[in-house]
Amino acid sequence: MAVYTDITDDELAAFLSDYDLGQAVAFKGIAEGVENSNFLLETESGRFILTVYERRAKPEDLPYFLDLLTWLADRGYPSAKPIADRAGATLKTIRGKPAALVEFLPGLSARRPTVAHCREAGEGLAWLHLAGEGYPARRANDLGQPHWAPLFAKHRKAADGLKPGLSATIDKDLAELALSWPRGLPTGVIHADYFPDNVFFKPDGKFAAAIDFYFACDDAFAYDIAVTLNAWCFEADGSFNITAARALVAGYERRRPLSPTERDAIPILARGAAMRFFLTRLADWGATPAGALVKPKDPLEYERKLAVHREGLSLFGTGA
Ligand SMILES: Nc1ncnc2c1ncn2[C@@H]1O[C@H](COP(=O)(O)OP(=O)(O)O)[C@@H](O)[C@H]1O
Ligand SMILES: N[C@@H](CCOP(=O)(O)O)C(=O)O
Repeated sequence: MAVYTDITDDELAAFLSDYDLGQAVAFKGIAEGVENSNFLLETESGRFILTVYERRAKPEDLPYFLDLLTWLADRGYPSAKPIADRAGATLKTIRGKPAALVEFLPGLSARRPTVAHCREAGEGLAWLHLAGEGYPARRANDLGQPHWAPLFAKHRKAADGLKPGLSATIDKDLAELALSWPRGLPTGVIHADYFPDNVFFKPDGKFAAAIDFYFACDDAFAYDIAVTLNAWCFEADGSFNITAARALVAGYERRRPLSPTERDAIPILARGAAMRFFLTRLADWGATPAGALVKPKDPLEYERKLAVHREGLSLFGTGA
């Protein structure tokens, strides 16, 4: 359960007094998520999500995220529009922590994504990449390839604790990724955490919305596809579902066709994307604050994905 901060009725009433939303009629913590505390808030004027920013999100990055959400929503992309207070501010504080109110979005995430979900999710991702075009603010990917080796250096022991000898394997992966990391691919605003829990579907299975833009940054669009393939297209037994992956890319290409260079880069980008999530999960393993009922995510799930990519992925077959 990701609720790191308790909020009293008085604190909530004081927070809401800056808005024209009426009084709270319901307020409860949301179990899902790991990074921030999220609350479902119902007031006399509707339903909202109150997010209290806790962990990785740096306070100086919050305007980038909130302005991006506003930008996307203003362009018709189904993401949660931040709610401004009477003075026009979207970034606020509660209990001395940064916080924001955003629209509540209807929809359900897919607990076991099907091939059809993957196609829809792919299309939703391409839509996001197009809707982000022209967003004027910039944010470098602080979890991009140059940051992996320094991050791993702090957690080598933890890796060997999880699996003896793992640190040597990861060192080799990191060296190979540094040598072969693609440069010059088309870039723009990417989501960077487009996992099944961050994508909502309508009852008919169509893409409804994307949430949780708190890793969004400027990076290669194809890297975002690689993150997504890893998150959506592995089976519970650890095998890669090529049919789901092709559907995801086909859905993406309904809106934004990939160049041959982007297609060729996907296998190495997927290996890097697996490394990125292995590393942050490794860093979180054992570092979860006492009292926060949050179950850290398993780093070894991503180490197994990394092992699949080490063997090389043939996504499009020959001549595709
Ligand atoms: N705008 C929204 N509309 C509806 N539900 C939301 C919205 N934002 C977050 N949620 C709910 O809160 C949960 C956690 O949100 P998320 O942004 O993924 O948190 P975290 O950043 O901690 O991972 C989601 O799984 C979803 O159930
Ligand atoms: N998706 C990341 C963790 C971030 O969690 P989220 O709930 O904010 O998506 C992972 O799986 O490691």
